[in-house]
Amino acid sequence: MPDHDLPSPTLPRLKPRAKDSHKGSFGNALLIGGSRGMAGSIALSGLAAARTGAGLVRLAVPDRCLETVASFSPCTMTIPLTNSSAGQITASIEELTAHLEAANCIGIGPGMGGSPELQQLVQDVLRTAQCPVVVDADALNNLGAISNWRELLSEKVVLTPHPGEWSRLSGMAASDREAQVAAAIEHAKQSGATIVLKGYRTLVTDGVEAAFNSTGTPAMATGGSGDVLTGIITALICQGLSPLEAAHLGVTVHGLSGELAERALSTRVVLPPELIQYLPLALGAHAEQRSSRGIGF
Ligand SMILES: NC(=O)C1=CN([C@@H]2O[C@H](COP(=O)(O)OP(=O)(O)OC[C@H]3O[C@@H](n4cnc5c(N)ncnc54)[C@H](OP(=O)(O)O)[C@@H]3O)[C@@H](O)[C@H]2O)[C@@H](O)CC1
Ligand SMILES: Nc1ncnc2c1ncn2[C@@H]1O[C@H](COP(=O)(O)OP(=O)(O)O)[C@@H](O)[C@H]1O
Ligand SMILES: [Mg+2]
Repeated sequence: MPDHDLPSPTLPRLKPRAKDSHKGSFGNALLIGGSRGMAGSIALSGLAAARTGAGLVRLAVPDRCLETVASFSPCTMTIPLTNSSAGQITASIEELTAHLEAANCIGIGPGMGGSPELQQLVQDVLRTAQCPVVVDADALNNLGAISNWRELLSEKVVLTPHPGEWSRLSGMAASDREAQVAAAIEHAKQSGATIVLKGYRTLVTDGVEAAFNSTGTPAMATGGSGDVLTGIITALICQGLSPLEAAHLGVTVHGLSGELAERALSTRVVLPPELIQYLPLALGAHAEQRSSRGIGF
């Protein structure tokens, strides 16, 4: 496994919910993505965000996919965006401004597809948003198509690439894990962004601290597992964790949830809705392990 010489961050935990808290206490999550044929991915991110405890979850999706996305869960709200005849978002930033202002964290990219309009939208969201932004999947690919994409990174940005996405952004081959890890740490150092380089032993770093995840299972190697992670990290930021803390805790409980589901269901593959179903147990197990051992995983 590649190495790094940065100190490990302390694994954070969510504070118990105050008795007098209300949905507004746990943040507004705004998830932008989806397209005709990939409505499921943004719905998975949304349900994962709700299950992780965001107070309100809104999914901004192509108008054409709204009913489909809404039908997956009664727990999330939907915002219709102008779309192409092929069912991809073509909206400009003005359609989203009020929603960006109301959000405590934005997740963008799952199932979004790629186009010049989407490259512009991803760029504009990163320039306009005052809150943290989790950039995943096709938002990473749209970002990579912008020549000055590095200038759009800052402390409020979390990138969650898998090795294929990171090869498009960094230029480092997906097969060269060592070079990919080094590039992720370097990009995080230069920009202050948090980078989650996914895979077996996911790397989480902000360029100052770094950790390799030790939870997870090959049963999670199925389409949609990463879309769930986007929702988890977005919801943890909504509940007051910093981008690095949310990425670190999010990656840990995501993997733990996969392990718990694999064991409980005696299955070779954990489907994304099952991953979401076991999130409360994973969050609870994390809290118990911390309090009984006084340490993180
Ligand atoms: N239900 C839905 O609606 C779902 C919708 N989804 C949506 O689909 C969209 C496209 O996303 P995507 O990740 O499937 O395609 P893409 O970016 O071309 O990456 C593939 C390339 O990367 C490589 N690669 C990947 N992982 C790697 C690894 N660990 N280690 C090494 N290589 C790795 C891989 O390599 P290969 O498999 O060829 O070895 C290949 O070259 C996106 O919007 C997403 O949200 C999905 O979430 C599924 C559920
Ligand atoms: N063998 C594995 N061990 C641990 N985690 C895995 C394994 N395979 C996949 N995962 C996790 O599943 C997720 C896959 O993300 P991604 O490739 O973006 O999926 P998708 O885009 O289909 O939702 C990552 O968080 C990754 O770490
Ligand atoms: Mg993905």
